[in-house]
Amino acid sequence: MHSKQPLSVGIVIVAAGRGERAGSPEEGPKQYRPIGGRAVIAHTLERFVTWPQASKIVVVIHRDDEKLLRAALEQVSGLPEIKIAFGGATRQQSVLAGLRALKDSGVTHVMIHDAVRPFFDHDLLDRVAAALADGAPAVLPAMPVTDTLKRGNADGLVIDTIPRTGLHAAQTPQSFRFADILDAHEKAAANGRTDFTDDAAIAEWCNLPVTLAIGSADNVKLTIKRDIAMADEKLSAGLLPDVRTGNGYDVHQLEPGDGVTLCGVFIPHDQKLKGHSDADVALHALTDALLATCGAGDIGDHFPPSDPQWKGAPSRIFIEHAAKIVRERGGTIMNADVSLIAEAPKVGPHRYTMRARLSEFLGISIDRCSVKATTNEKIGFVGRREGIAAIATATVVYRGGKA
Ligand SMILES: Nc1ccn([C@@H]2O[C@H](COP(=O)(O)OP(=O)(O)OP(=O)(O)O)[C@@H](O)[C@H]2O)c(=O)n1
Ligand SMILES: C[C@](O)(CO)[C@H](O)COP(=O)(O)O
Repeated sequence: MHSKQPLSVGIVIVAAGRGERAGSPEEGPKQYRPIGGRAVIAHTLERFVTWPQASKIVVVIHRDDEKLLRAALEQVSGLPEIKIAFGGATRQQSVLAGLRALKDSGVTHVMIHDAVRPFFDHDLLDRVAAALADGAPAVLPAMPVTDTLKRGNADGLVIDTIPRTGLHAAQTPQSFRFADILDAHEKAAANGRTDFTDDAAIAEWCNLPVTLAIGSADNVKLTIKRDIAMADEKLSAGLLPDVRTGNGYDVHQLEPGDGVTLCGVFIPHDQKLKGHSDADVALHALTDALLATCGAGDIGDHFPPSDPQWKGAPSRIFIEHAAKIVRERGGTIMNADVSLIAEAPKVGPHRYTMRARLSEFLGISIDRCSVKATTNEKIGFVGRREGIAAIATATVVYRGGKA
């Protein structure tokens, strides 16, 4: 009989995989794809963050995914400090990187979880933690297999029926005494063993007894594209439409010159706009409006005026970057509206071309792009032809809303 042990539980969330079986690489790794309006990993993290027994959390990511993770972290409320480690080519290597990152943290136990299992609940964590507190060195949440199991051959013929009695489908978080599993993983790596598909198997290889805990039917691993679509449908049911509006404002001074660029269109004129880039005041205002729909800061955060690389840069770079950020966060741009406040040159003759350029930069139809202009009735700095101002509004719908 084991006595109850006080636990300090570290969490390792592995998220360094490439999700090849989920296909559609252009949509990015599956752990960052949106389900119910937020990245898969944001749901996973939130469930651990709100579990009172979780102490240190390490997320193991691929080196290419830092930006994706940062964006996902913004979608988690009440986030404590998270440690980030870089994973390896196999899940086993990624877990080891996560365990090493926890080495000096003082945790007594660790739960190792797939980022792509966002549907576990606190009851499951409590069951697993209770088994650890009872003294089990290794605990595996699992579900008894319910389908009949067949072995097939290369010709697609069944060659055997496997009795399912005693068989379980392994889930995560697989949980361990920290020192034991770190040691087991280090030994496996030192012995050149790279073939373990889960951590319980490494514990078994080291002769650690692994205790079964009841898993959860909801705790599925999102593996193929259809799993992600189904998860999205499940979480999106009953959500509010997440329509967000952002605005932006910009002014640039006029000085003698040969023309101005507005909404990406060059208009010959006896003045030019002064600025570090091409000074396209309209695109700058619209860039801010887009960034504002997802709390992504402003144009200066992304393209500091002090940075020489943006000297004379065409402002389409800025707006296309903002549109990419919006899309990466699950947004669909529904409308872009720019008002120019200028005494001259006349905007009217160029309005259609400007709308066409916006449509091209944002990847949306031209009827969703609006350009308007007004003079300032000859008063103020605009009226004195000292500058041109622009106000912009962007409307973006994000997938499934929860305020
Ligand atoms: N080198 C790897 C491989 C996998 N994982 C993580 O392990 C979990 C379970 O793996 P799996 O579903 O197989 O994910 P992928 O390896 O990304 O998928 P695939 O095998 O289809 O490429 C995922 O959270 C995945 O990100 C990891 O951290 N490092
Ligand atoms: C650890 C695991 O989730 C247990 O079912 C699973 O083995 C990981 O998935 P993979 O497809 O083997 O990487």
